[in-house]
Amino acid sequence: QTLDELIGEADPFTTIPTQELEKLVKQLAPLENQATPQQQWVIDLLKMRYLAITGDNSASLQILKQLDIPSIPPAYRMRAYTIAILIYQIQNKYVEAFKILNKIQRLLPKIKHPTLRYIANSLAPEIYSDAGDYDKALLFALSASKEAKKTHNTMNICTSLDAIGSIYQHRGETKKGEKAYRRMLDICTTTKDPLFIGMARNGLAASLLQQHKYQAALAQANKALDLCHAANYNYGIVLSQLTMAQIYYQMGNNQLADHYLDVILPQAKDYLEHLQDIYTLKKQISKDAGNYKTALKWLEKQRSVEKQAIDQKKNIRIAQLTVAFEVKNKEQHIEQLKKENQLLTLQKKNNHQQFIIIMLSSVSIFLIVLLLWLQAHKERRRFKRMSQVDGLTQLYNQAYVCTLAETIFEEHHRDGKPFSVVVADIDWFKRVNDTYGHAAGDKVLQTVAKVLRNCFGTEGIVGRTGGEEFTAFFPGMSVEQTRNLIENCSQQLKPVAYENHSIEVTLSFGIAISRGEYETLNTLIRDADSALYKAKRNGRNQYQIYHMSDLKKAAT
Ligand SMILES: Nc1nc2c(ncn2[C@@H]2O[C@H](COP(=O)(O)OP(=O)(O)OP(=O)(O)O)[C@@H](O)[C@H]2O)c(=O)[nH]1
Repeated sequence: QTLDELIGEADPFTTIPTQELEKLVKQLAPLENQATPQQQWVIDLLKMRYLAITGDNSASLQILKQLDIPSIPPAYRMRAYTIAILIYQIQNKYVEAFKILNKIQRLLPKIKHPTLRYIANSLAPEIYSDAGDYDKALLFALSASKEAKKTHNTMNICTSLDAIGSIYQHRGETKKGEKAYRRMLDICTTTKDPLFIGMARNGLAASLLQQHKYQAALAQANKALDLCHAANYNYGIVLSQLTMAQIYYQMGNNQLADHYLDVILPQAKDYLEHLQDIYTLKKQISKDAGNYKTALKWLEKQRSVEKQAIDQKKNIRIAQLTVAFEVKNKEQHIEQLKKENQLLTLQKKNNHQQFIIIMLSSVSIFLIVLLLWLQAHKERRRFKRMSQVDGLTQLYNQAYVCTLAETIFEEHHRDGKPFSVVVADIDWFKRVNDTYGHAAGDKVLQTVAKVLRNCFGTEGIVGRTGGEEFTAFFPGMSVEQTRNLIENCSQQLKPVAYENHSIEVTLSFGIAISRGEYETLNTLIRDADSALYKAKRNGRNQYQIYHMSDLKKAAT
């Protein structure tokens, strides 16, 4: 058979019969070096149980060390624990046993395999019974019985009921014990297995004896004896005859009772619990017969066994408490670590929140500052514009337009290029104010400003330089071009509609042009003003060009 076939046949999570197990282990031994890790775990578990059965406990526990690793799947670890705990029980190493039991209970929620779940649950009742903690033992025995039902295996169910019956008996709850054994009997009768039926009848006999139902108890004990003989089950044989001895003693038949005790005495050496009962009964019988010397001998034997049993129970109980204490300490430590961890996470969260708050505040502050800056910037621009522009006409004011013009004039003067200045003045403006009111005058000013901006704005720069006076500067423009521009502008000037009136508006212009001969802009403006004056004198609504010869004429 190949390795795969052999592994396929073996279910390491159930209790494989000893002979089958031995064969399997021997067949697998030469193939072990070809095994995958998963196959190796199966082989290890089979070997572990085989070694335990054959008495090589230390080799078996050596394998436990290889399997007790968190990376190995829970079912494999669990099976290893269930084998190890039995070894520790046999070795009387109860501290180790309780430690393993603790591991089993922690791992149990991860186990799905029904038989393995049953096995894991069935170990606790026995070990707690050993420690004399029958309350805990009963609790686990009841849950083991539930798990046993899920396996649908009669033997598992019977074993679990046997444990329950025995615990009830130890607790003195004989009626409940009887009930458990009767159920056990019902179920195991179908298997026809004499061992199980024998043990069920043994249990039943003991619980009936405790209830003083001697005849019924005797009948069960007799049947149990036959069945245990048939199964070649020594423990059962001793137990049934011990029960019979106890029944006969209770019935007053000391002779028969003594007979049964003598029969089982040589076979009972390994069973401390039975020995104790045998010695007690032997002592009673001797005492009843008035044979006090012999009674004393049995009493001594009884005391010695009792002491052994008490010591054993005490040690086991101490082991149980020690492990419970260690586990609790460990749990508290883990709990404390968890709390510290939580605190750390909380702190981290807090830091994170603080960081976010700081970030948000910084962004908010930045936005507020930005907003304030933008507002201030806008305000500055407004003030700047206010300082540059005339509020009524939206043309440049005198100061600003002259500053601008000055710069341009400087360049043109330097290069000897033409530069013309035009001063425009509304004719008879005072009359407009006087006739139609100041508001009408304002409207006329705005209309004129708009026309001038349209005509002059594209060619040069224009500003309001007096009440009803405007000045335009044209870099690089000839006399002819300036004249054309003014004529075009005059044509665009239409009467201004104000309320029901149509106000006629005309302009007078004075022009002065420099072709490099003017040293300053002011003199050029002054000459343009002179030309304007001339236009006014000549009847208005016209332009006049300033000529140097005019100046000379004026001088003469
Ligand atoms: N409505 C209005 N009138 C203004 C403003 N600034 C100056 N004025 C008026 O403009 C008029 C200028 O009148 P004058 O200097 O006598 O000149 P004019 O009446 O136009 O006569 P000529 O220039 O000789 O044609 C004055 O009555 C000022 O009060 C203004 O901003 N709005």
